[in-house]
Amino acid sequence: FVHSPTLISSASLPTYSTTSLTAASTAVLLLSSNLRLSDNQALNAAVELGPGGLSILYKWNHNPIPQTPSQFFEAAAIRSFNSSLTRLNDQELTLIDGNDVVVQLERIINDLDPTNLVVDFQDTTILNKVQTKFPKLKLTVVPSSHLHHPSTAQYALGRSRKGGRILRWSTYLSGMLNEPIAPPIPSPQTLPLPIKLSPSLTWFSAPPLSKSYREPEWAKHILNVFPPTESEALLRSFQNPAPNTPTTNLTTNLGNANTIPPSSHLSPYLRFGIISPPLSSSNGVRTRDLLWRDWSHMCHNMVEPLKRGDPIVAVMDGTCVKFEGGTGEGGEGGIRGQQQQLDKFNMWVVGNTGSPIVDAGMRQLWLEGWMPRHVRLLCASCLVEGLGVDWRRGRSWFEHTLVDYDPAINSMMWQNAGLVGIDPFYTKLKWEVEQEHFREYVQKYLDADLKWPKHLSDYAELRPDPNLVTNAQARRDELKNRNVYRAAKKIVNTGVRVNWKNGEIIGVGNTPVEELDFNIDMSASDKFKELQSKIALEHLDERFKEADLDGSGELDFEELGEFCKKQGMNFTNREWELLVESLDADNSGTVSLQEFKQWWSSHFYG
Ligand SMILES: Cc1cc2nc3c(=O)[nH]c(=O)nc-3n(C[C@H](O)[C@H](O)[C@H](O)COP(=O)(O)OP(=O)(O)OC[C@H]3O[C@@H](n4cnc5c(N)ncnc54)[C@H](O)[C@@H]3O)c2cc1C
Repeated sequence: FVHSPTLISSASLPTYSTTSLTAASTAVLLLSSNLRLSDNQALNAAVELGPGGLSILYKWNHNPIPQTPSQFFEAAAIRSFNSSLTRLNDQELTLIDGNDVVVQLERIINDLDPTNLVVDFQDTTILNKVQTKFPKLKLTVVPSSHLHHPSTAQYALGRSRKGGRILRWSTYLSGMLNEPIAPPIPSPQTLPLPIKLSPSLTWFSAPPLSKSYREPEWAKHILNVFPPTESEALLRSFQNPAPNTPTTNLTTNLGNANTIPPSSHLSPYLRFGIISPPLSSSNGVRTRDLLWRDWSHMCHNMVEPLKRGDPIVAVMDGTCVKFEGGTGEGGEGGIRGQQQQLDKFNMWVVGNTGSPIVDAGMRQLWLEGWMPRHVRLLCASCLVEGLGVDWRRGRSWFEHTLVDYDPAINSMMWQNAGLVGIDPFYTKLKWEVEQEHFREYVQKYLDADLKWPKHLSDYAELRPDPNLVTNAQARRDELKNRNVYRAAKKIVNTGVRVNWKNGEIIGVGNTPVEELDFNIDMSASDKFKELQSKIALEHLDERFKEADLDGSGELDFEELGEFCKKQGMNFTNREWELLVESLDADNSGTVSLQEFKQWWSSHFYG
């Protein structure tokens, strides 16, 4: 099922009407992003709907004092946008606490009694509550953060014959690439007069706007690299070195895996709406990259597991992150296992893994709050595939350090890296080798002088694990043998089937979740564990003798079958194949006592 382009185009316009306006109509505009004057549909709608007066609010979602690069960037962008507004008819932004929007909006609406409320986000919980409380207030929703109006996206999704919809990046991309992009609209030349809030609502002079507020030195450095102004964003979009050329291979995100592809460096600007996606696109930024943004946001908003931060295909979770084995003290879940994970993770964080490109990328992240996409992919892949660390740790670190941190994009990309996401295809990424084209980049960041917090500085002094790089291929082979890549490829090819009402995952392609064939290996490993649990290690010699019915000293497969039956175990054909494969390690056609004992002490994933 492919969408009808005409259907999409008509839906992509913001819907509000100015027919019932009088000169006295006033408006409150609540922004959650879109910190810009040009091509700002929400701002333009509010200007039209509030000729009698306008008040502009911004939803600040954090503690009063910013903590992370993206929060500092957002705060600086707020100040810069505020100065632009002040130049236009003395308008000013008012910050409201994003954790308490409904209560604060109620106070403001009671205070100002506006005719219209215009918002740039679609949080129905908040909007329904406000509309119920103020039924006469005209509510206008103008989402202005995307390349295409969010309502267009679902037309480009596959519809499953077994019910539900299919989320598949390549289908979405090929549908949306043909979609005409709304032409950017110019900045308003003037704004209606401000309607001022009563001074009793004093919380609103929050620190990001207060005069005494100053960034720490490290944040200043990041803001020098990414000056948060509209003019800087425009300049970057024009100077973008990756012009919007038609893409021949629609689905690959990797380009040439050996080079760092040119990029616009616009992500923090797009994140907080300092430039609009349609304007960036018309200035030459690649449409397919901007569609990745729309796609991540759409999936995040519509699919429950993504919103909760859970893996998309839960059945794969743990298949590629648990290398250490066992839940005993030394295993993954045990105390020593956890410490090992933490040590490996910290070595990755400080750029001390031994892989030059990964280490350079991680150091750039700490210094500038940013990395090129290709290097992000390599770093993520190294953490998950190479170090065997849980993808969630990487996600949290990026949340803490990225200047363009976006919960929807970051979460989706990390789920993909953990091979539990919607587009989990990372097999071309050779993070272990230093590429010729990376040399200059690598040198620049490996030579940079970095200051780490105390709990990390020791890790920066340690010697990296010499085996990480040399074992890279062995790690990959291990995952390959466990069919992890096959399962990931299947998801990429067939897409993920979701129940459209609440976005729960109901299958992969047309296969229901419970019948997924990569499930087999998981259920087999559960059964192997059960079989193991039936015989204590000290009784293995005795049991082997009993199973060896002809006394030959080896078990043939018939004897093995009888033995399993006696233990109350039933295996499907595929599970039996896997059992024999794993027991008969030397492939001789029989199982020796040594193989029998070895099998009982091995660990099965699942
Ligand atoms: C593990 C991981 C985590 C990431 N976390 C974030 C994040 O928190 N915030 C973020 O904006 N990007 C994130 N990305 C996506 C991507 O790496 C950055 O958007 C890109 O590197 C920014 O550089 P640029 O502005 O020069 O992008 P360009 O390559 O010039 O692309 C233009 C714009 O398209 C969008 N875009 C590009 N690639 C993607 C993508 N894969 N997914 C969604 N949007 C995309 C961005 O807004 C970007 O600014 C992540 C990627 C990975 C692998």
